[in-house]
Amino acid sequence: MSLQIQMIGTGSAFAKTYYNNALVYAGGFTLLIDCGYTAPRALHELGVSLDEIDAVLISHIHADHVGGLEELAFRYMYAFKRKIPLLVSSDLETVLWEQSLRGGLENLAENVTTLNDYFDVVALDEHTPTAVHPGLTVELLPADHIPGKPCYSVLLNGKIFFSADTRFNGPLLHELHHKGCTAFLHDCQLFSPGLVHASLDELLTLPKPIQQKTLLMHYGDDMPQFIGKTGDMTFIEQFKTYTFEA
Ligand SMILES: O=c1ccn([C@@H]2O[C@H](COP(=O)(O)O)[C@@H](O)[C@H]2O)c(=O)[nH]1
Ligand SMILES: [Zn+2]
Ligand SMILES: [Zn+2]
Repeated sequence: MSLQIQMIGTGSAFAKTYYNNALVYAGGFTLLIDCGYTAPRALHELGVSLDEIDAVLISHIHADHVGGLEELAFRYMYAFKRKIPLLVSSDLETVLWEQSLRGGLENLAENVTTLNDYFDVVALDEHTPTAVHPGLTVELLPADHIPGKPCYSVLLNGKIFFSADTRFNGPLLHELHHKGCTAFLHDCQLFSPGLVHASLDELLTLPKPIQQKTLLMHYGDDMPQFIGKTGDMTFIEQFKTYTFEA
């Protein structure tokens, strides 16, 4: 089985030359991982209509990961007149509505008051592989991003690690490598210290076999200055489709 990943954006939260987030294509099914404030524009540039997406998965509630959900919700409700599945950790479901989306989406006059009014919410438990389509399972792995705020990396088909936003966690990457992970798509802050992200310096401490499987994402506008300085790791390219055995 293979799946394709297309970064609709490879940039960090404040990048201006790159967008954010990713599409996963698996056997005719299209999963959007995160829907930040740049996602609707990036999808438009790619010629991907919002109603071609079969489900959206949310890692955490920073705006570069959820800022496009209001548009997605409104377009599905009023233009497409159906709900899209929203895959989200059970401990993020209430947080996502109460602390992020409710201000723009609540409509008391029409009795639209919950996340479920817009989305088919699929609550995921961490460390629990869940089949979202034949040939595509997702597993949420808790990520160490902002203290006290839930955030999740995603393991696709038990083989492809998509970090979303996380600080460096060497033991986890080693464990996944030994379990047969074939690719690591990892956020990378180019300058140290990484603070709330893995820094390039930290990622460079990984052994060569892991680096060779690592594609760097969520990078700043200064990425071109770092080409050739990433060891055996490669910068993943925005809009390019990559195929992985998974
Ligand atoms: O405690 C914090 C919180 C935020 N930051 C900065 O904000 C951005 C948030 O966007 P991400 O989605 O996490 O990229 C983060 O990159 C930091 O630059 C912080 O440093 N510390
Ligand atoms: Zn981010
Ligand atoms: Zn974040």
